[in-house]
Amino acid sequence: MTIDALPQGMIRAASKNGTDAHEGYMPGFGNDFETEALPGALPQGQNSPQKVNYGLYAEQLSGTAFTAPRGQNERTWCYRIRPSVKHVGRFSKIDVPYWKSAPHVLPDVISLGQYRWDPVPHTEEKLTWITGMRTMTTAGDVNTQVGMASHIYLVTESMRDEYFYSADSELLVVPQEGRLRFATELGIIDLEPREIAIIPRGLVYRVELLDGPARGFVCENYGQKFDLPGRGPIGANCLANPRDFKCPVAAFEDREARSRVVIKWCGQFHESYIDHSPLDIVAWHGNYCAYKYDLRTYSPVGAILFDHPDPSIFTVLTAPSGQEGTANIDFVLFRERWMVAEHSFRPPWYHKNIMSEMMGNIAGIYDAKPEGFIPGGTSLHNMMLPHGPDRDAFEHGSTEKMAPVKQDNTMQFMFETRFPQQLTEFAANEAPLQDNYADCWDSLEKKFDGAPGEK
Ligand SMILES: O=C(O)Cc1cc(O)ccc1O
Ligand SMILES: [Fe+2]
Repeated sequence: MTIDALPQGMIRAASKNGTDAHEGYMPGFGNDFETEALPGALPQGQNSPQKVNYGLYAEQLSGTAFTAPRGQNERTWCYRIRPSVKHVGRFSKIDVPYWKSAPHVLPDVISLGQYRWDPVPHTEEKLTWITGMRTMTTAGDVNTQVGMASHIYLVTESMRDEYFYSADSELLVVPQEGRLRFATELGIIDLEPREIAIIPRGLVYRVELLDGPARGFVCENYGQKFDLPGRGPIGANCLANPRDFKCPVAAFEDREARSRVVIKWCGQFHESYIDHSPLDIVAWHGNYCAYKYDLRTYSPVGAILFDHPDPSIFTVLTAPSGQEGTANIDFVLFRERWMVAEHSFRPPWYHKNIMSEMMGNIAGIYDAKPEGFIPGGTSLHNMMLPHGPDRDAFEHGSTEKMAPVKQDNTMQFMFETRFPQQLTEFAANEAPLQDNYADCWDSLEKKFDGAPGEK
């Protein structure tokens, strides 16, 4: 790709082999990366030289408290054309009516229930990453930095001379249709269905539509950052491997144009106007960054003899809550895999869970719900609400031949949180809610054959 094809004239660090810069990602999870889009822009051996090459300003972006333990401490040193204080002006509040934050409990909306939605339909309306965000559920409290929100985005239009950052949250983006480009302060991420991206709290970016219309899911994490789960006895490999996470190389633009910066802060939206692009970091080093991950590289580990393990076996990323083993959010992936368990009911079991499960279908058929949970659709099984396979899945699972079967062409995910999820007005009244979802268990009949005297 030539520099001309880059968004709005961005200049990006060349990749090491000097070929297509858009191979421009660095592998690894939580690495201490370094990257420069101009030779010699990155100071060596110190963070704050008296004068930075090219007349750049040095600035630190802290993603954790200064004193966070070493294994969790994240920060990035940025060398930029102007310091961030020049990328904001005076703020005014703006209304972004469909993007809600917790706490958002509505007297007329009943969140207690098993819910399922068809895909939110695409629209002719002009919608950007900001105006196209539709909050489905909120949990916890954005102000105390616990909990999350789940959203569906519809994007039909690129942001032009418009930038955004969330001071409230890290965003986990799960595209379902269409391709997006995240032109961020730290580099460019192109994203397509079956990939995910993590955009950290405080990072400024612009979202462009590469191939639309685009629809997808977002988990907005108010709490501690997503991390790789411990693998325990699984050992050093499988599940999500660190090298498959890709962090972009530095890219910047030196562009004077009236620009709007939108900031989400304590659940409210603010705008500010400046006269240049804020994407002006020429070089950076550190471990607080945006990254993407291809879900097709996830190596599932499962039951190879009998029974159905807990879905935590499919955790891609986990965001801790402070209570060990009880996540603020687990991001769980159900992808293609072989089902080989003997003398076992292979689909998910019936259960009640203290955690709240928001699921989305990226592609294909989900084994517990052969009908009705379609790609683009979502379902919510809230805290301690019973759920499980529908009748068809139960009948199939309890009669199928116990031969190895490939669960093929399938990809769903779950945002699982320890906090109850509250429905928004949009989820309850505007999104295509399936009123009859709970009927999918109605025809499960009593099969009990243990009446006294009959055996
Ligand atoms: O409810 C669901 O469909 C998600 C789920 C899947 C599984 O394999 C086990 C438990 C679980 O909650
Ligand atoms: Fe479940």
